Amino acid sequence: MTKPLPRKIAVMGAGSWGTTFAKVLADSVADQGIPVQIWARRDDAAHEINERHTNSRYLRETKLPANISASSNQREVLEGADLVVLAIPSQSLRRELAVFKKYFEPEAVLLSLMKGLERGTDQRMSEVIAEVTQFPEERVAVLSGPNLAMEIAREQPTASVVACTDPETAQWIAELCSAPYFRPYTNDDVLGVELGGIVKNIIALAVGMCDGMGMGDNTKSTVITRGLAETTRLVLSLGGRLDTLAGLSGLGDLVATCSSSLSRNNTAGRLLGQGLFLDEVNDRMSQTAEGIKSARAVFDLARAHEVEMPITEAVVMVLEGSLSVENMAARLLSRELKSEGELN
Ligand SMILES: NC(=O)c1ccc[n+]([C@@H]2O[C@H](COP(=O)([O-])OP(=O)(O)OC[C@H]3O[C@@H](n4cnc5c(N)ncnc54)[C@H](O)[C@@H]3O)[C@@H](O)[C@H]2O)c1
Ligand SMILES: O=P(O)(O)OC[C@H](O)CO
Repeated sequence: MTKPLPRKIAVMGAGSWGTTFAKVLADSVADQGIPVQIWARRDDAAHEINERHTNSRYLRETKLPANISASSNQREVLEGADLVVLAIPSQSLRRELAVFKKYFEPEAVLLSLMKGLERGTDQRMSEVIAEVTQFPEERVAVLSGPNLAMEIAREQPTASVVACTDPETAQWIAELCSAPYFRPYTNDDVLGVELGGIVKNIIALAVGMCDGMGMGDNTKSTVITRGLAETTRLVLSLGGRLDTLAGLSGLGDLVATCSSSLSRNNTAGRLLGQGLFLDEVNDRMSQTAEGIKSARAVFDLARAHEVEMPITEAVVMVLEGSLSVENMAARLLSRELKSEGELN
Protein backbone atom coordinates (compact mmCIF):
# COMPACT_ATOMS: atom_id res chain seq x y z
CA MET A 1 0.00 0.00 0.00
CA THR A 2 1.51 3.29 -1.14
CA LYS A 3 -0.51 5.62 1.13
CA PRO A 4 -1.89 4.89 4.60
CA LEU A 5 -5.07 2.84 4.71
CA PRO A 6 -8.25 4.94 4.77
CA ARG A 7 -10.02 5.22 8.12
CA LYS A 8 -13.32 4.84 6.33
CA ILE A 9 -14.71 4.68 2.78
CA ALA A 10 -17.86 6.61 1.80
CA VAL A 11 -19.99 5.67 -1.22
CA MET A 12 -22.38 8.44 -2.25
CA GLY A 13 -25.30 6.81 -4.03
CA ALA A 14 -27.25 3.64 -3.18
CA GLY A 15 -28.29 2.72 -6.72
CA SER A 16 -27.20 -0.43 -8.48
CA TRP A 17 -23.59 0.51 -9.11
CA GLY A 18 -22.98 2.47 -5.89
CA THR A 19 -24.26 -0.44 -3.80
CA THR A 20 -22.44 -3.08 -5.85
CA PHE A 21 -19.15 -1.20 -5.77
CA ALA A 22 -19.56 -0.74 -2.01
CA LYS A 23 -19.74 -4.54 -1.83
CA VAL A 24 -16.55 -4.84 -3.93
CA LEU A 25 -14.78 -2.43 -1.58
CA ALA A 26 -16.13 -4.09 1.54
CA ASP A 27 -15.09 -7.56 0.32
CA SER A 28 -11.66 -6.16 -0.57
CA VAL A 29 -10.96 -4.45 2.76
CA ALA A 30 -12.86 -6.77 5.12
CA ASP A 31 -9.65 -8.13 6.70
CA GLN A 32 -8.34 -4.63 7.35
CA GLY A 33 -11.31 -3.56 9.45
CA ILE A 34 -12.14 -0.55 7.25
CA PRO A 35 -15.82 0.43 7.38
CA VAL A 36 -17.67 1.20 4.15
CA GLN A 37 -20.68 3.49 4.50
CA ILE A 38 -23.23 4.21 1.77
CA TRP A 39 -25.21 7.44 1.48
CA ALA A 40 -28.77 6.66 0.38
CA ARG A 41 -31.18 9.42 -0.57
CA ARG A 42 -34.07 7.57 0.99
CA ASP A 43 -34.27 6.64 4.67
CA ASP A 44 -35.98 3.34 3.90
CA ALA A 45 -33.10 2.28 1.60
CA ALA A 46 -30.55 3.07 4.34
CA HIS A 47 -32.69 1.24 6.87
CA GLU A 48 -32.93 -1.88 4.68
CA ILE A 49 -29.16 -1.96 4.14
CA ASN A 50 -28.52 -1.64 7.90
CA GLU A 51 -31.19 -4.07 9.06
CA ARG A 52 -31.38 -6.70 6.33
CA HIS A 53 -28.06 -6.21 4.49
CA THR A 54 -29.88 -6.00 1.17
CA ASN A 55 -30.84 -3.27 -1.29
CA SER A 56 -33.71 -5.12 -2.91
CA ARG A 57 -34.88 -2.31 -5.17
CA TYR A 58 -31.62 -2.45 -7.11
CA LEU A 59 -29.89 -5.74 -6.25
CA ARG A 60 -32.75 -8.08 -5.35
CA GLU A 61 -31.56 -10.82 -2.98
CA THR A 62 -27.81 -9.96 -2.97
CA LYS A 63 -26.48 -10.08 0.61
CA LEU A 64 -24.20 -7.19 1.44
CA PRO A 65 -21.12 -7.75 3.63
CA ALA A 66 -21.32 -7.00 7.36
CA ASN A 67 -18.80 -4.13 7.15
CA ILE A 68 -21.25 -2.07 5.03
CA SER A 69 -23.62 0.35 6.72
CA ALA A 70 -25.79 3.14 5.30
CA SER A 71 -27.23 6.50 6.26
CA SER A 72 -29.28 9.20 4.57
CA ASN A 73 -27.22 11.87 6.34
CA GLN A 74 -24.42 13.18 4.10
CA ARG A 75 -22.40 14.58 6.98
CA GLU A 76 -22.45 11.31 8.91
CA VAL A 77 -21.27 9.37 5.83
CA LEU A 78 -18.55 11.79 4.74
CA GLU A 79 -16.97 12.59 8.10
CA GLY A 80 -13.73 10.66 8.50
CA ALA A 81 -13.87 9.21 4.98
CA ASP A 82 -10.45 9.30 3.28
CA LEU A 83 -11.85 7.76 0.10
CA VAL A 84 -15.17 9.09 -1.25
CA VAL A 85 -16.83 7.27 -4.13
CA LEU A 86 -19.40 9.18 -6.20
CA ALA A 87 -22.18 7.12 -7.83
CA ILE A 88 -25.20 9.28 -8.59
CA PRO A 89 -26.68 10.31 -11.96
CA SER A 90 -24.20 12.56 -13.77
CA GLN A 91 -26.60 15.43 -14.41
CA SER A 92 -27.20 15.81 -10.65
CA LEU A 93 -23.54 15.69 -9.59
CA ARG A 94 -22.84 19.43 -9.59
CA ARG A 95 -25.87 20.16 -7.42
CA GLU A 96 -25.16 17.34 -4.96
CA LEU A 97 -21.44 18.21 -4.72
CA ALA A 98 -22.35 21.68 -3.48
CA VAL A 99 -23.69 19.93 -0.36
CA PHE A 100 -21.16 17.08 -0.13
CA LYS A 101 -18.13 19.35 -0.32
CA LYS A 102 -18.96 20.97 3.03
CA TYR A 103 -18.23 17.62 4.70
CA PHE A 104 -15.30 16.29 2.66
CA GLU A 105 -12.14 15.64 4.65
CA PRO A 106 -9.53 18.12 3.32
CA GLU A 107 -7.13 15.36 2.14
CA ALA A 108 -9.78 12.93 0.87
CA VAL A 109 -9.46 11.17 -2.49
CA LEU A 110 -12.57 11.40 -4.71
CA LEU A 111 -13.42 8.56 -7.11
CA SER A 112 -16.10 8.91 -9.80
CA LEU A 113 -18.00 5.83 -11.01
CA MET A 114 -20.24 7.93 -13.26
CA LYS A 115 -20.45 7.63 -17.04
CA GLY A 116 -22.10 10.81 -18.23
CA LEU A 117 -21.10 14.18 -19.72
CA GLU A 118 -22.65 17.28 -18.17
CA ARG A 119 -25.18 19.00 -20.39
CA GLY A 120 -24.50 22.68 -20.91
CA THR A 121 -20.81 22.57 -19.97
CA ASP A 122 -19.83 19.35 -21.85
CA GLN A 123 -17.62 18.52 -18.86
CA ARG A 124 -16.61 15.04 -17.77
CA MET A 125 -17.44 14.13 -14.18
CA SER A 126 -13.81 14.41 -13.06
CA GLU A 127 -13.79 17.94 -14.48
CA VAL A 128 -17.01 18.84 -12.64
CA ILE A 129 -15.56 17.40 -9.41
CA ALA A 130 -12.29 19.32 -9.76
CA GLU A 131 -14.11 22.57 -10.57
CA VAL A 132 -16.66 22.39 -7.76
CA THR A 133 -14.38 21.06 -5.01
CA GLN A 134 -11.08 22.63 -6.13
CA PHE A 135 -9.42 19.32 -5.20
CA PRO A 136 -6.12 18.82 -7.11
CA GLU A 137 -6.22 16.32 -9.98
CA GLU A 138 -3.89 14.02 -8.01
CA ARG A 139 -6.83 13.33 -5.70
CA VAL A 140 -9.57 12.97 -8.31
CA ALA A 141 -9.87 9.56 -9.99
CA VAL A 142 -12.36 7.66 -12.15
CA LEU A 143 -13.24 3.99 -12.44
CA SER A 144 -14.62 2.59 -15.68
CA GLY A 145 -14.81 -0.74 -17.47
CA PRO A 146 -17.16 -3.56 -18.50
CA ASN A 147 -18.99 -3.47 -15.19
CA LEU A 148 -22.65 -4.40 -15.36
CA ALA A 149 -23.62 -4.08 -11.70
CA MET A 150 -25.88 -7.12 -11.45
CA GLU A 151 -23.18 -9.51 -12.71
CA ILE A 152 -20.65 -8.12 -10.24
CA ALA A 153 -23.16 -8.31 -7.38
CA ARG A 154 -23.36 -12.03 -8.23
CA GLU A 155 -19.56 -12.14 -8.01
CA GLN A 156 -19.05 -13.03 -11.66
CA PRO A 157 -15.40 -12.20 -12.49
CA THR A 158 -14.63 -8.93 -14.22
CA ALA A 159 -11.92 -6.32 -14.53
CA SER A 160 -11.98 -2.54 -14.58
CA VAL A 161 -9.71 0.50 -14.81
CA VAL A 162 -8.84 3.06 -12.14
CA ALA A 163 -7.58 6.22 -13.81
CA CYS A 164 -5.78 9.13 -12.17
CA THR A 165 -3.01 11.44 -13.31
CA ASP A 166 -1.18 10.41 -10.13
CA PRO A 167 -0.15 6.74 -10.45
CA GLU A 168 0.22 6.45 -6.67
CA THR A 169 -3.41 7.45 -6.11
CA ALA A 170 -4.59 5.03 -8.82
CA GLN A 171 -2.57 2.20 -7.25
CA TRP A 172 -3.93 3.03 -3.77
CA ILE A 173 -7.52 2.84 -5.03
CA ALA A 174 -6.82 -0.33 -7.04
CA GLU A 175 -5.52 -2.05 -3.91
CA LEU A 176 -8.64 -1.00 -2.01
CA CYS A 177 -11.05 -2.42 -4.61
CA SER A 178 -9.30 -5.65 -5.50
CA ALA A 179 -11.73 -8.47 -4.65
CA PRO A 180 -11.57 -12.17 -5.64
CA TYR A 181 -14.08 -11.47 -8.43
CA PHE A 182 -12.97 -7.90 -9.32
CA ARG A 183 -9.56 -7.00 -10.83
CA PRO A 184 -8.75 -3.29 -11.25
CA TYR A 185 -6.01 -2.13 -13.63
CA THR A 186 -4.56 1.38 -13.46
CA ASN A 187 -4.17 4.02 -16.16
CA ASP A 188 -3.08 7.67 -16.16
CA ASP A 189 -5.19 8.57 -19.22
CA VAL A 190 -8.18 9.93 -17.29
CA LEU A 191 -9.74 11.58 -20.35
CA GLY A 192 -9.53 8.42 -22.46
CA VAL A 193 -10.91 6.15 -19.73
CA GLU A 194 -13.74 8.53 -18.90
CA LEU A 195 -14.79 9.30 -22.48
CA GLY A 196 -14.78 5.61 -23.42
CA GLY A 197 -17.35 5.01 -20.67
CA ILE A 198 -19.46 7.99 -21.73
CA VAL A 199 -19.62 7.42 -25.48
CA LYS A 200 -20.29 3.67 -25.25
CA ASN A 201 -23.67 4.50 -23.72
CA ILE A 202 -24.65 6.39 -26.88
CA ILE A 203 -23.39 3.59 -29.12
CA ALA A 204 -25.39 1.14 -26.97
CA LEU A 205 -28.49 3.25 -27.58
CA ALA A 206 -27.85 2.93 -31.33
CA VAL A 207 -27.27 -0.83 -31.09
CA GLY A 208 -30.44 -1.18 -29.02
CA MET A 209 -32.41 0.73 -31.65
CA CYS A 210 -31.15 -1.70 -34.32
CA ASP A 211 -32.11 -4.67 -32.11
CA GLY A 212 -35.53 -3.16 -31.50
CA MET A 213 -36.09 -2.87 -35.23
CA GLY A 214 -35.18 -6.55 -35.67
CA MET A 215 -31.77 -6.07 -37.29
CA GLY A 216 -29.16 -8.81 -36.87
CA ASP A 217 -25.57 -9.31 -35.81
CA ASN A 218 -23.88 -7.79 -38.86
CA THR A 219 -25.64 -4.54 -38.13
CA LYS A 220 -24.75 -4.72 -34.45
CA SER A 221 -21.09 -5.43 -35.18
CA THR A 222 -20.95 -2.60 -37.70
CA VAL A 223 -22.36 -0.09 -35.21
CA ILE A 224 -20.01 -1.28 -32.46
CA THR A 225 -16.93 -1.10 -34.69
CA ARG A 226 -17.74 2.26 -36.24
CA GLY A 227 -18.82 3.46 -32.78
CA LEU A 228 -15.34 2.65 -31.54
CA ALA A 229 -13.88 4.55 -34.52
CA GLU A 230 -15.80 7.71 -33.68
CA THR A 231 -15.01 7.40 -29.97
CA THR A 232 -11.34 7.06 -30.92
CA ARG A 233 -11.46 10.20 -33.10
CA LEU A 234 -12.92 12.19 -30.21
CA VAL A 235 -10.50 10.87 -27.59
CA LEU A 236 -7.42 11.42 -29.78
CA SER A 237 -8.47 14.92 -30.74
CA LEU A 238 -8.83 15.82 -27.04
CA GLY A 239 -5.44 14.37 -26.07
CA GLY A 240 -6.33 10.84 -24.90
CA ARG A 241 -4.47 7.71 -25.99
CA LEU A 242 -5.24 5.05 -28.60
CA ASP A 243 -4.20 2.15 -26.31
CA THR A 244 -6.81 3.22 -23.75
CA LEU A 245 -9.54 2.69 -26.34
CA ALA A 246 -8.27 -0.84 -26.99
CA GLY A 247 -8.56 -1.62 -23.27
CA LEU A 248 -11.27 -2.47 -20.75
CA SER A 249 -12.73 1.03 -20.50
CA GLY A 250 -12.85 1.35 -24.30
CA LEU A 251 -13.53 -1.76 -26.35
CA GLY A 252 -14.26 -3.83 -23.23
CA ASP A 253 -17.08 -1.67 -21.94
CA LEU A 254 -18.43 -1.00 -25.44
CA VAL A 255 -18.82 -4.72 -26.13
CA ALA A 256 -20.34 -5.47 -22.71
CA THR A 257 -22.88 -2.66 -22.89
CA CYS A 258 -23.85 -3.22 -26.52
CA SER A 259 -24.29 -6.99 -26.00
CA SER A 260 -26.11 -7.12 -22.68
CA SER A 261 -29.81 -7.06 -21.96
CA LEU A 262 -28.81 -5.89 -18.46
CA SER A 263 -27.64 -2.58 -19.95
CA ARG A 264 -30.11 0.27 -19.37
CA ASN A 265 -28.80 2.17 -22.40
CA ASN A 266 -29.13 -0.85 -24.66
CA THR A 267 -32.63 -1.46 -23.26
CA ALA A 268 -33.68 2.16 -23.77
CA GLY A 269 -32.44 1.99 -27.38
CA ARG A 270 -34.35 -1.24 -27.96
CA LEU A 271 -37.58 0.33 -26.73
CA LEU A 272 -37.04 3.29 -29.06
CA GLY A 273 -36.38 0.85 -31.92
CA GLN A 274 -39.65 -0.88 -31.11
CA GLY A 275 -41.42 2.40 -31.70
CA LEU A 276 -41.88 3.87 -28.21
CA PHE A 277 -41.56 7.64 -27.81
CA LEU A 278 -38.75 8.96 -25.61
CA ASP A 279 -41.22 9.98 -22.86
CA GLU A 280 -42.59 6.45 -22.78
CA VAL A 281 -39.07 5.02 -22.59
CA ASN A 282 -38.15 7.37 -19.75
CA ASP A 283 -41.32 6.35 -17.89
CA ARG A 284 -40.38 2.69 -18.20
CA MET A 285 -36.77 3.15 -17.07
CA SER A 286 -36.53 3.10 -13.28
CA GLN A 287 -32.77 3.57 -13.43
CA THR A 288 -30.23 5.91 -14.98
CA ALA A 289 -29.54 5.49 -18.72
CA GLU A 290 -26.81 8.11 -19.00
CA GLY A 291 -26.61 8.07 -22.81
CA ILE A 292 -30.03 9.67 -23.18
CA LYS A 293 -28.90 12.85 -21.43
CA SER A 294 -25.24 12.79 -22.50
CA ALA A 295 -25.73 12.29 -26.24
CA ARG A 296 -26.32 15.99 -26.94
CA ALA A 297 -23.34 17.02 -24.78
CA VAL A 298 -21.03 14.53 -26.55
CA PHE A 299 -22.20 15.74 -29.93
CA ASP A 300 -21.65 19.39 -28.93
CA LEU A 301 -18.18 18.57 -27.63
CA ALA A 302 -17.32 16.77 -30.87
CA ARG A 303 -18.59 19.64 -32.98
CA ALA A 304 -16.60 22.16 -30.95
CA HIS A 305 -13.48 20.14 -31.81
CA GLU A 306 -14.53 19.45 -35.43
CA VAL A 307 -14.74 15.72 -34.84
CA GLU A 308 -17.15 13.75 -36.98
CA MET A 309 -19.40 11.43 -34.93
CA PRO A 310 -22.14 10.26 -37.29
CA ILE A 311 -23.64 7.58 -35.02
CA THR A 312 -23.78 9.98 -32.08
CA GLU A 313 -25.33 12.62 -34.33
CA ALA A 314 -28.00 10.17 -35.53
CA VAL A 315 -28.80 9.15 -31.93
CA VAL A 316 -29.14 12.82 -30.94
CA MET A 317 -31.48 13.40 -33.88
CA VAL A 318 -33.64 10.41 -32.91
CA LEU A 319 -33.75 11.50 -29.26
CA GLU A 320 -34.63 15.06 -30.24
CA GLY A 321 -37.26 13.95 -32.75
CA SER A 322 -35.68 15.18 -35.98
CA LEU A 323 -34.93 11.67 -37.35
CA SER A 324 -37.06 8.54 -37.10
CA VAL A 325 -35.36 5.31 -36.00
CA GLU A 326 -36.46 3.75 -39.30
CA ASN A 327 -34.45 6.36 -41.24
CA MET A 328 -31.32 6.14 -39.09
CA ALA A 329 -29.63 3.34 -41.06
CA ALA A 330 -30.30 5.01 -44.42
CA ARG A 331 -28.80 8.23 -43.13
CA LEU A 332 -25.64 6.50 -41.89
CA LEU A 333 -25.19 4.33 -44.98
CA SER A 334 -25.62 7.14 -47.50
CA ARG A 335 -22.65 9.11 -46.22
CA GLU A 336 -19.70 9.74 -48.53
CA LEU A 337 -17.47 6.66 -48.91
CA LYS A 338 -14.11 6.84 -47.15
CA SER A 339 -11.09 4.76 -46.12
CA GLU A 340 -11.58 2.68 -42.97
CA GLY A 341 -8.26 3.83 -41.51
CA GLU A 342 -9.13 7.53 -41.50
CA LEU A 343 -9.16 8.72 -37.92
CA ASN A 344 -9.77 12.36 -38.72
N1 LIG B 1 -25.43 0.10 -12.98
C1 LIG B 1 -24.32 -0.22 -13.62
O1 LIG B 1 -24.17 -1.36 -14.06
C2 LIG B 1 -23.23 0.79 -13.77
C3 LIG B 1 -21.94 0.34 -14.03
C4 LIG B 1 -20.92 1.25 -14.22
C5 LIG B 1 -21.18 2.61 -14.12
N2 LIG B 1 -22.44 3.03 -13.84
C6 LIG B 1 -22.64 4.47 -13.71
O2 LIG B 1 -22.81 4.79 -12.34
C7 LIG B 1 -23.65 5.93 -12.19
C8 LIG B 1 -24.77 5.59 -11.24
O3 LIG B 1 -25.49 4.54 -11.84
P1 LIG B 1 -26.40 3.52 -11.06
O4 LIG B 1 -26.50 2.33 -11.93
O5 LIG B 1 -25.96 3.30 -9.67
O6 LIG B 1 -27.79 4.33 -11.13
P2 LIG B 1 -29.15 3.97 -10.45
O7 LIG B 1 -30.19 4.60 -11.28
O8 LIG B 1 -29.22 2.51 -10.17
O9 LIG B 1 -29.05 4.71 -9.03
C9 LIG B 1 -28.83 6.08 -8.92
C10 LIG B 1 -28.74 6.46 -7.45
O10 LIG B 1 -28.66 7.89 -7.37
C11 LIG B 1 -29.77 8.38 -6.64
N3 LIG B 1 -30.24 9.57 -7.31
C12 LIG B 1 -31.12 9.66 -8.32
N4 LIG B 1 -31.30 10.95 -8.65
C13 LIG B 1 -30.53 11.66 -7.83
C14 LIG B 1 -30.31 13.03 -7.67
N5 LIG B 1 -30.90 13.92 -8.44
N6 LIG B 1 -29.44 13.41 -6.74
C15 LIG B 1 -28.82 12.50 -5.98
N7 LIG B 1 -29.00 11.20 -6.06
C16 LIG B 1 -29.85 10.79 -6.99
C17 LIG B 1 -30.82 7.30 -6.65
O11 LIG B 1 -31.64 7.42 -5.51
C18 LIG B 1 -29.96 6.06 -6.64
O12 LIG B 1 -29.54 5.78 -5.32
C19 LIG B 1 -24.13 6.28 -13.62
O13 LIG B 1 -23.33 7.31 -14.11
C20 LIG B 1 -23.88 5.00 -14.41
O14 LIG B 1 -23.62 5.26 -15.79
C21 LIG B 1 -23.47 2.16 -13.66
O1 LIG C 1 -26.64 -0.28 -17.74
P1 LIG C 1 -25.80 0.71 -18.47
O2 LIG C 1 -26.16 0.83 -19.91
O3 LIG C 1 -25.74 2.03 -17.75
O4 LIG C 1 -24.30 0.15 -18.45
C1 LIG C 1 -23.74 -0.23 -17.24
C2 LIG C 1 -22.23 -0.17 -17.27
O5 LIG C 1 -21.78 1.09 -17.64
C3 LIG C 1 -21.59 -1.24 -18.09
O6 LIG C 1 -20.21 -1.18 -17.93
